Amino acid sequence: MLDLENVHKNYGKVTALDGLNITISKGEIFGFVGPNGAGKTTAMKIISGLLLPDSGRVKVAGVDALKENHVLKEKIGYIPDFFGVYDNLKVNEYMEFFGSIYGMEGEKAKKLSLELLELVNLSDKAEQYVDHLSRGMKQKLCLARSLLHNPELLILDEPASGLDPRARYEMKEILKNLRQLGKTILISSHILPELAQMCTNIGVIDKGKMVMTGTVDHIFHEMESANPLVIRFTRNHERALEILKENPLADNIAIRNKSISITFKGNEEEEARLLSTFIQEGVMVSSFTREEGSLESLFMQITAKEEAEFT
Ligand SMILES: Nc1ncnc2c1ncn2[C@@H]1O[C@H](COP(=O)(O)OP(=O)(O)OP(=O)(O)O)[C@@H](O)[C@H]1O
Repeated sequence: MLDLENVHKNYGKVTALDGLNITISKGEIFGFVGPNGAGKTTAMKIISGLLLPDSGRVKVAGVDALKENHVLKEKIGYIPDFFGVYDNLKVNEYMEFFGSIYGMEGEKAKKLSLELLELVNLSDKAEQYVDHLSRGMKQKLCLARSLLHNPELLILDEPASGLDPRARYEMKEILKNLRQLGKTILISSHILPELAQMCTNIGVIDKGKMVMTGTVDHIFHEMESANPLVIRFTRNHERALEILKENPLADNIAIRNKSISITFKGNEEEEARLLSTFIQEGVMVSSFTREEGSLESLFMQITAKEEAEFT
């Protein structure tokens, strides 16, 4: 459905995209996550045909985005991270106004507008003024509007930011329904847990490059192994240190009071093997736990790795 290959984009001297690759298959809800300034909005504008890259290949729903830019708007529904001001326009009038831009008039436009408002749970707000809606409701209205021309790919820039947990849950259910209707969805955020609840796949972007992609489970596994493993001992501390220094999966060994903290890149099986080595060697372990996960630790590990590769 979507293929970006080696896409570059500079704004003057600022490099926004630095060889970005993205592949999204039909029916995926792809979470695009990265810190502020990583290049998410730039990439989404290029995919939507709102901005041209300096170089690279962009293919969206079979369309070469660089050669047939004008066709993209039919294939894509873009929901930006801001909502304009619509003085004196009611929700149903707003929908019909945007319908008219796509050439829909009269009863047909009214019927479709109501169906889409129903899909995003806004039917009861049809007569309300747009400017009086809450942020979450405006997000949903924007989503309904972007569906008017029946696009194949939906692009949502930071839709969950500023939503309370209940509104986020509702958004997740709406996206699930849209997926069942055959839509492919690209959704961005700078908060990984926010996206993980909604998505089938995740791509992590940093400094204009994709640094990690995979299913939500894969990303969480990677994230967990980025978190320090903290081992507490009651006896034979020295032997524990020797074992850790010999283990190729252990790194960044730090001694804290009666415990040792390490970066351990192994899976659960390898963790169990490490624990059993301690026991066989007479090291008395009183606790063996992963610290709580955070996106920051994942980024730190990924970027630290990149810097090491460069030096
Ligand atoms: N119109 C512009 N002119 C100059 N620099 C820009 C422009 N738009 C973006 N940039 C720069 O390009 C880089 C990528 O910005 P972009 O908005 O794509 O990131 P982002 O991941 O969407 O960030 P955020 O999460 O803060 O919205 C940043 O360094 C930003 O300052």
